[in-house]
Amino acid sequence: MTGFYDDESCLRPVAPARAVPHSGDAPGSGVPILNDLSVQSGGAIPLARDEAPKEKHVPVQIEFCGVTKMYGAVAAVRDVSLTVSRGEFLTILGPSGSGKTTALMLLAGFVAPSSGDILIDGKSVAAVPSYRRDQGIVFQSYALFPHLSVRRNLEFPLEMRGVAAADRAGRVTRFLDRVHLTDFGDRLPWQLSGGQQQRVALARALIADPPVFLLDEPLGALDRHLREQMQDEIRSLHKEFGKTTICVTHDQEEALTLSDRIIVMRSGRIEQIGTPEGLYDRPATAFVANFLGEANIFEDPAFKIEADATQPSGTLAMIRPERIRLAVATGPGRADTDQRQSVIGTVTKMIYAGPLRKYHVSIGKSVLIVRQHVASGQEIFDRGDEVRLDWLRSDVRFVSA
Ligand SMILES: Nc1ncnc2c1ncn2[C@@H]1O[C@H](COP(=O)(O)OP(=O)(O)OP(=O)(O)O)[C@@H](O)[C@H]1O
Repeated sequence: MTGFYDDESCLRPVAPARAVPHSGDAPGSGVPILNDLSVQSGGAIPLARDEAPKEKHVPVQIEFCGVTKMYGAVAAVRDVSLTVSRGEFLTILGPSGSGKTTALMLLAGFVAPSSGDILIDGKSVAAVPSYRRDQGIVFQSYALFPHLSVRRNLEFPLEMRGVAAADRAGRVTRFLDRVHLTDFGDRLPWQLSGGQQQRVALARALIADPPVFLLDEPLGALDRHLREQMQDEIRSLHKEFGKTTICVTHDQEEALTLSDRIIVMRSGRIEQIGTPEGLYDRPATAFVANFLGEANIFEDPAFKIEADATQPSGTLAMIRPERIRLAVATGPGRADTDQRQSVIGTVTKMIYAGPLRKYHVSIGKSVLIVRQHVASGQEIFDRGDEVRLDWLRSDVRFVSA
């Protein structure tokens, strides 16, 4: 198994099957019945489960143990092992074709592993069909029932679980209110905007109180402004309901904003797992560094890179563009020069991008990207200007090629 892990995943012995008490489960049916759907005034919508006192250590809820999915000769997912804690927001990030959706569909039960196993609450779900896995799923296409009103769309998962009509109505009203669609209950999905449809899809996935919430490119169809609004909505729903959430996206910013941890996938494998800050600030490979944002990676630098740490063999030095400062080449040096490396270069390009300016600066045959957030009184440079670049030696990272 390759990759960089910040947890021990399935390399540790698998715990014996742990039955998680679901107070409302219909005996033997595998289909939970909600037992507390009363409408309360104000506050969070009451949840039928997950109300047990918080445990000191957060237990593992989902485990992938050496999971591989082959499509003919193509390994969509290869030997993936990972653990997800209860209540965690985990994002699977990667380029097109890296296996993100397949990993999510394996968890949802829409596809079966070719080898390996998936455990939920310590039990293998190999023999559990998708409709019995009790997961709320939101697809990029929303997948709302086009012939049903918004209200009926929300009622559907409750009806499937045998919730009485009177309880259904109250809960639907509460959820409509929660996603700011109180006045839209009688509309059909096509009579809503994309963002409104997405909110219906989120509410429908949560309304039956599933312990696990799966999001497949949930904001992919929305424009930037709406995407940011919906990121806030998803964050606040996660905070309010505390569901274990697995989200697939190819949008780095979305992953960095929403997640407790991110998995970066590449060619079906996990390249690295970590917290957003950990991955962005300390990528293990050039692939992760580049995928999570812009990076200056020095393959053959025109000058010697100084760093606080010793460069491990086989690695490349890397520095993020926003860590580099620009100043007039002939200007006075900085106060903390003992902690900084400073080089002189020539601006070859300046790109204006609203709140920031991006510069390309050549130093011999090396070209560095520098990103400067616009601030009042800041010096602005243009093509041909000679500039002094400097950065903290402690901001230099080393990544595998
Ligand atoms: N049903 C299938 N039959 C054959 N190959 C498949 C099937 N589903 C996925 N694949 C292949 O498996 C690999 C991973 O696909 P997957 O859809 O999981 O990637 P992804 O990272 O979600 O991509 P995207 O971001 O484009 O949705 C790809 O090479 C894809 O062509």
